[in-house]
Formats: sequence, C-alpha cells, structure tokens
Amino acid sequence: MTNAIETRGLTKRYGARTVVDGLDLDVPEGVVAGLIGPNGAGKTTTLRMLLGLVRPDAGTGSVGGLPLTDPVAYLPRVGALIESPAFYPGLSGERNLAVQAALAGTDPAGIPALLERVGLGGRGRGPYQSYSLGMKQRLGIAAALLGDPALVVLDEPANGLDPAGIRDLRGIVRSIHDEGRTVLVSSHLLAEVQQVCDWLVVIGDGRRLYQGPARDLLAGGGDLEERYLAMFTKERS
Ligand SMILES: Nc1ncnc2c1ncn2[C@@H]1O[C@H](COP(=O)(O)OP(=O)(O)OP(=O)(O)O)[C@@H](O)[C@H]1O
Repeated sequence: MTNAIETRGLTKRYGARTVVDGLDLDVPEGVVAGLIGPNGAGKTTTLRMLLGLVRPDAGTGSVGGLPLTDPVAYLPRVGALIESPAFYPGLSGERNLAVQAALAGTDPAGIPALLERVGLGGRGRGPYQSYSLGMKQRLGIAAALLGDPALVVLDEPANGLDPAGIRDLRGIVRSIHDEGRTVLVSSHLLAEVQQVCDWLVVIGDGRRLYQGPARDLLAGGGDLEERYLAMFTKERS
C-alpha cells in the first residue's frame, strides 16, 4: 500500500520544549485517518509541519510521495482546514471561495455545488461577516475541498458545529473518502472519530502511542473512548 503521508523522526521544538518528538507517521492512501491526543499533544503542530506552515527541527517525510522539504510541489494536491481560516469579512462565502480558487489557479465552476455540499447553498451570497461560527467552519471545509485534492487535512473540523452540523460533517468526510481521497482529521470527538475513521494515530506529549487500523485498536472490545482513556491512564501511571 502506498502512503499518502510518511514521516520519520519528525520533530519540533519550541525553546527547550520538544512538542513533536520523533514522530513516525504512515497514513495509507485512501484511508480516513484520525489524529487524536490530549490538548497540547502536538496534533496541530504536526499538521502544520505537513502543510509547510512550520519547519521541522528534525526528521524526514513525504506527502503524496513528494518530500516534506518541498511543500510547494505537493500543496496543490492538498486541501486543508487549519485553525481559523482567513476569509475577507465583506465578501460573500461564494466570492471568498472564488478568490481562493483564483489564487490557487483552480477552476471556480464547482463552487456553487461545493457550497451546497457543505450546507451553505442558501447563504453562499451573504457576507462572511454575517456568518455564524458553524457557517464559517462550513465555508472553511468547502475551501479545503476546492480544486481536486488527493489529501484533505482537517484540524478540528467539528469546532463550532451544532449536532446537525456534526452529522453533516460525518457525511461530508465519508463522501470525500468515497471519492478516493485520503483524509487526515484531528478531533477530540472520539465517538465521531470511531464512526468515520478506519486508520488511527494516537499521540501524547508529541510521541506516537498508536498507529494502525482502527479495528485493531478496537479489537479487544470497548469503544474508542475507553481504549483512549486506558492508554493515557497507562502513560501517566
Ligand atoms: N508557536 C508556538 N510557540 C511556542 N509553543 C507552541 C507554539 N505552537 C504550539 N506550541 C506548544 O506546542 C504544544 C503542542 O501544541 P499543539 O497546538 O500542536 O497541540 P494540539 O495537540 O493541537 O492541542 P489541542 O488539542 O489543545 O489543540 C503546546 O504545548 C503548545 O503550547
């Protein structure tokens, strides 16, 4: 199986603190991979390194088979939602996506369908500044799907979504997977992760505690929350 993402010894330090510590990641092509771990475990920092937003202090890796040191080469095939996406407040959701498509040199023709897909069909022409938190998040998800990304990286995509929004997000992630794309999603919503992810990476204190098929982690019975909490209780004891 080819890996969509591979890292060896990926490390990031801030001052004296090592926040990502020798991470070996293997995310196979075509999976929905969940990246989980406690607050401050290093999830966002890891995603930022994969997206070329933060420079690793050590380690090697590749995204889509291209070296991590050359994000300009692989980023055109990667869609991402990370932290609060930057949109122009006075422009509509639709215009914002058009601006992003123009910057990325991608075809804007699919934007109305994309807005429908994330549940913003009726509000795509309203100004971004009038959007609720959940609507902003939905627009961020739409932006991550612009172009034809082989890999979609979503950092806490459920942030700000209400229960219906979370259910919609589940459907969107499944449809991205059905299109043959790889998804890497970080989340604290373990029940959601258990429902949509077939590959799991668990990190604590910047180190990898588990990586592999979700079914292997869950094979002993119990749900993901139980497995996860047991892992961290063990780590602390
Ligand atoms: N620019 C920075 N400067 C200094 N420390 C940072 C910086 N970015 C992240 N950190 C620290 O790195 C550690 C890991 O942060 P990161 O945001 O990657 O964790 P996380 O697993 O995404 O956490 P959460 O679940 O709370 O979002 C934290 O202790 C954080 O304070």
